[in-house]
Amino acid sequence: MPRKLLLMVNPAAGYGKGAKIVGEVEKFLRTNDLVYESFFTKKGQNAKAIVKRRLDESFTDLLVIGGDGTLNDAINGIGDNTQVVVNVISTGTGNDFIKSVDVGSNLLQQLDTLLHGVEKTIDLGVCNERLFHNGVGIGFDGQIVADMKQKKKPLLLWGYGAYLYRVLRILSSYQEKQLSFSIDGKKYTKKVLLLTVANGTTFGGGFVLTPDAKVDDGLLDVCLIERILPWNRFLSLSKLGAGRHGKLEEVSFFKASHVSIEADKKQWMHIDGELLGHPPFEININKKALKVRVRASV
Ligand SMILES: Nc1ncnc2c1ncn2[C@@H]1O[C@H](COP(=O)(O)OP(=O)(O)OP(=O)(O)O)[C@@H](O)[C@H]1O
Repeated sequence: MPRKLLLMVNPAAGYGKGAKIVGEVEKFLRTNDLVYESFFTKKGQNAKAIVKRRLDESFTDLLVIGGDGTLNDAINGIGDNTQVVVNVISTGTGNDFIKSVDVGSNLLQQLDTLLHGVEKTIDLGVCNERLFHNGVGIGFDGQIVADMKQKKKPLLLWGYGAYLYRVLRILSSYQEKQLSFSIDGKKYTKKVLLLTVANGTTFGGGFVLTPDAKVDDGLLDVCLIERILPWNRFLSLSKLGAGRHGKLEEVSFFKASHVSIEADKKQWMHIDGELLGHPPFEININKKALKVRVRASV
């Protein structure tokens, strides 16, 4: 069956990068005789529902131009349409997905993958019935995402700079909150700085929170960070960036199939960098749930 692509474009991803490159991508598709239909996402619109409606059986591929939030809408729209292959042109701010799945790191490589890549089947996480490709997080990182969605970005800062500004500002004042959770049935109640349940390795564009995560191992990777005194947090941050935080006594890692989270106070959860809401949460792994086109050398 010849390939036919549904092209999903978030023009606003990466502060407008999506809109800038879509012409070049469409030209590439035409030059290579790839048949496609395209649509642009809109702010506040249910992009998942549009993917679900438009992705009929005539399409072999979904090509996502956007960041992790757009990709999250895409995989949720695909649902159990397991035949479709997802291709990614990463134009987001953080682009955490491409840190765990080798689709190429720049436009040229990603276009080459689109043409010459091979299919790889990966797991997806599922949290309260919403799928995720990278991870969910509660505590400090949930608060950062809530802050980004709810407050204006600082003047003269954009992209990763605006994100880092928030990390540093919230890091100095964030108070650990009591969290009750269970990991594969074992119950814990702790004061938590951060609890991340992941399929991929990297969050916020560069924080390797779950360095041992593999998107095709059939397991969730959990990173738990307990109380760290504010003046020690900044020292710990550099270790987080490099994925070396496992040596800190406040940090624990788990591999699991099921995590449930309750909270004593209202806390924000993010899912692939988008706000999901407040607990309770039930998190599971859907093994071999999504086909992705990756670089042929992988
Ligand atoms: N046309 C649009 N204009 C403004 N916002 C949009 C538009 N289409 C979608 N969005 C919003 O964009 C967000 C998703 O952006 P996405 O995550 O893909 O990019 P990013 O935030 O720049 O990157 P990343 O998540 O990788 O850091 C969603 O909140 C969605 O509602």
